Amino acid sequence: MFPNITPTRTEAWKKLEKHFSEIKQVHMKDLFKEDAERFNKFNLQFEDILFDFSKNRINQETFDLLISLAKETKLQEAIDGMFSGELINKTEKRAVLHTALRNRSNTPIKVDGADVMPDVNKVLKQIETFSNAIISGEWKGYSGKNITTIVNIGIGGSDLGPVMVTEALKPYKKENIDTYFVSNVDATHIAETLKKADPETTLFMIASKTFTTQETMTNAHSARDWFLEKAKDVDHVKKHFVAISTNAEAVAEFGIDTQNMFEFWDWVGGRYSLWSAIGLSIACTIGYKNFEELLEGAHAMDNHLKSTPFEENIPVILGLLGIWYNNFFGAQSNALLPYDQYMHRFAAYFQQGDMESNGKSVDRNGEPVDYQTGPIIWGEPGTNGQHAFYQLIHQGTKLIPCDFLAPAISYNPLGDHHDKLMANFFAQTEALMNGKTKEEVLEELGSLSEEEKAFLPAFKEFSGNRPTNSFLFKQLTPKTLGSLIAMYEHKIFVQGVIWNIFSFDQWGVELGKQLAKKILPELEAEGEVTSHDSSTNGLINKYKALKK
Ligand SMILES: O=P(O)(O)OC[C@H]1O[C@](O)(CO)[C@@H](O)[C@@H]1O
Repeated sequence: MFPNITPTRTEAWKKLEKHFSEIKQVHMKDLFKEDAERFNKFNLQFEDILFDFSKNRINQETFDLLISLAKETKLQEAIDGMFSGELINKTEKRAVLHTALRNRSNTPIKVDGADVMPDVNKVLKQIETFSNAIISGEWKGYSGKNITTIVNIGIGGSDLGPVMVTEALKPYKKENIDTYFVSNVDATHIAETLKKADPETTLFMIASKTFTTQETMTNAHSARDWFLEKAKDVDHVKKHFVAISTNAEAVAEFGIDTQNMFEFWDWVGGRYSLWSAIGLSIACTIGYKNFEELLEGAHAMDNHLKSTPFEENIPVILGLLGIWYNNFFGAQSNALLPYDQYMHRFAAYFQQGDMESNGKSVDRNGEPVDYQTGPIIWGEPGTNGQHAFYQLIHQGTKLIPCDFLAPAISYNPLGDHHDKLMANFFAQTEALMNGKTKEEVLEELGSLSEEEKAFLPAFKEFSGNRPTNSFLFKQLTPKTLGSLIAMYEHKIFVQGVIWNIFSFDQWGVELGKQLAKKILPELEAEGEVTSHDSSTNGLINKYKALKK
């Protein structure tokens, strides 16, 4: 049975509250001074990834209490439940098995008594055959030319994962294939993309779990119209359109040959789907072998989560540290700061991953929670972020726990760029931890007037004591990226279990969709709209007047 425990009622939570009142004023720099072994105690190595969590506002007691919280909320039972195919997404009566998609050991995983692995392997084989045919040029467009351009049309989980991964793994990109992603229903997105494409050499991947999403279906129809304007014959559609979906009926209705459909299943959540056929654009961009490596990396992290004691379990510790700041220090957000330009969509990807999963305010009994749940996720790659928002992280009134991620080896070993980048990484985490005291500021101000020395320090002081996690890995290979993504996926899971919320549904996105459907005909009809509140009526009517 999946646990259902209110975290705030556990013994560990009560102890953490008491412990928090004792530790909240303690400065990390004193913790480092007191204990020369602090780094050794609070770091873990997973394959090529070093996880340093020593720059957190914790001591051994905090760590032990957080681990007890995970145990008391029966996290291990929850992990076992997810991996074994239990219907843990209760509001949609579904299992949660993105881990099966990358189950490289191929052990049986059952949903409703049937092993899902044969189907998973069948679709992987289909992805392999298809991506090889595209990359090798064996697959031809209607006029006999090779495919050179892929346009993936999808949104949310059917877009963000492939976008993030193809950007992160650009060094592995096949030279003869250019991949674009269209998500927004704003016509600008597709119009600007199609300017770069030629119907004879373009392959569209219509990626939608439901195949009903308004944005995706609108873009798919516009793409089809654009294609047919030149190709003329609808029979050519099958060479230029493939579908990735769980909804075969809607795919056929759209006119895509179901032979060119790549299936996945309702036990794959949209935001956890890049490992499924939704990853087809990834395989066609970087090659199937590299896609497989991505799966390998994720599988290794799955095994780590499943079988590592919590005290050494990276996603568990990461999740617990997040809870420590979110629920005890009152931190509201978590910045993901990759010091790797290729990872520039990493934070955007986990905005959906985390916020759509844990942005919930009722517990598993349907009762409103009286504690904080999912954080706001944000971030940009360093050093761009440094010149934009780090001011607030260093000296603002909000506590923002930050995750720094970086490779030791750059794919672009140009001059001393990488050392400079990394010097900034190390400097930032050090500065956030140590801060700068008034005495240090005064020393720097040596030659200034007494008046300035009295005035300026208040502005130039840094309180420090701002927590960071550091992830330092050898190089951003497909395997390492797979592990990092799975690590954050599991961090989200761990937190959802402890907060006792359902992490795998997303009812909160429905209301806006429903209302947009109702409003659309009103925009197209003649006359004034009066059916809404005065603000919405006013805006709609002004829009109708302006667009005339
Ligand atoms: O793949 P689909 O069905 O088009 O859905 C796209 C996205 O829409 C959502 O349902 C809501 O934004 C996401 O969960 C999902 O990733």
